[in-house]
Amino acid sequence: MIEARGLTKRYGSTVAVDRLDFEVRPGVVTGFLGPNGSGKSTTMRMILGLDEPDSGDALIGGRRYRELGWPLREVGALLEARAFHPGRSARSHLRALAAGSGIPDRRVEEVLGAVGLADVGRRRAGAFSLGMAQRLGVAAALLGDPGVLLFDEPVNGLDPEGIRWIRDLMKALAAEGRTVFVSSHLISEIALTAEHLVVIGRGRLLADTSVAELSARSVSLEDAFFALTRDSAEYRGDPAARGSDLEAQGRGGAS
Ligand SMILES: Nc1ncnc2c1ncn2[C@@H]1O[C@H](COP(=O)(O)OP(=O)(O)OP(=O)(O)O)[C@@H](O)[C@H]1O
Repeated sequence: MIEARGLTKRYGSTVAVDRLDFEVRPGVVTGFLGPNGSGKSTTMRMILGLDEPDSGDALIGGRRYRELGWPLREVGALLEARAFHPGRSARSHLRALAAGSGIPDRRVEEVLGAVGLADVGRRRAGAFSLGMAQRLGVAAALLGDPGVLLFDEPVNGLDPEGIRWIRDLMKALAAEGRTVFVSSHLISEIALTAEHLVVIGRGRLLADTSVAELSARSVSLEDAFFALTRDSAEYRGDPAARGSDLEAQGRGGAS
């Protein structure tokens, strides 16, 4: 389980995360939604001990990340593709991570197989396509067989096959009883992947509910999301303002 308790982070005068309280439970995929700049990445970074909260706590199984004895065995994360040394092979990248966590080399072969990279394990990871790099990131997340997994925008840049693969993988991991927390901008994708949702806007909790319940609030999950985040989006175009100057000038006489 993941818990945020009064979790708060400021950058100068910006309150990136504002007294967040939520729990992410095992057994289902929980989606983490919010407009750009709403604090999703900052929240995930605090859960993973990469950022310090100004106040409050982010807990994994009741403990802060830095209190975990063998972090990789308790929590795996896919934060950004290409988080590896480009000159290293996929296998040596994973072996270095494994060695630092007391994980045997045979586990490296298992995860390479699980993500479909067994045949290219000797290739330089820097030459990998984005889809292959994402798979290597997933392999690293799975290395310690952790009970808690975080994915930050995992389908970014993936082709349809890669998207389906990662969606099925997250569901399978949750079905095994793991806690799976995934951020996304893609509401249609989250609708296919997650059962539960945590929605934030401007660092604040807007909803902690099931996909079914939020969808039922409007004609679609997307509409319900827009209604919920109406006052939270930093950048949202005004359709009424589009092209008004051109119209005023008669579109240069084209019509
Ligand atoms: N290192 C930093 N220094 C200063 N401000 C930051 C830093 N990291 C994040 N912020 C600010 O904190 C707020 C939350 O950013 P964050 O990246 O967590 O949002 P997000 O929901 O992940 O956004 P996106 O969907 O665009 O990835 C934003 O206003 C952002 O500009």
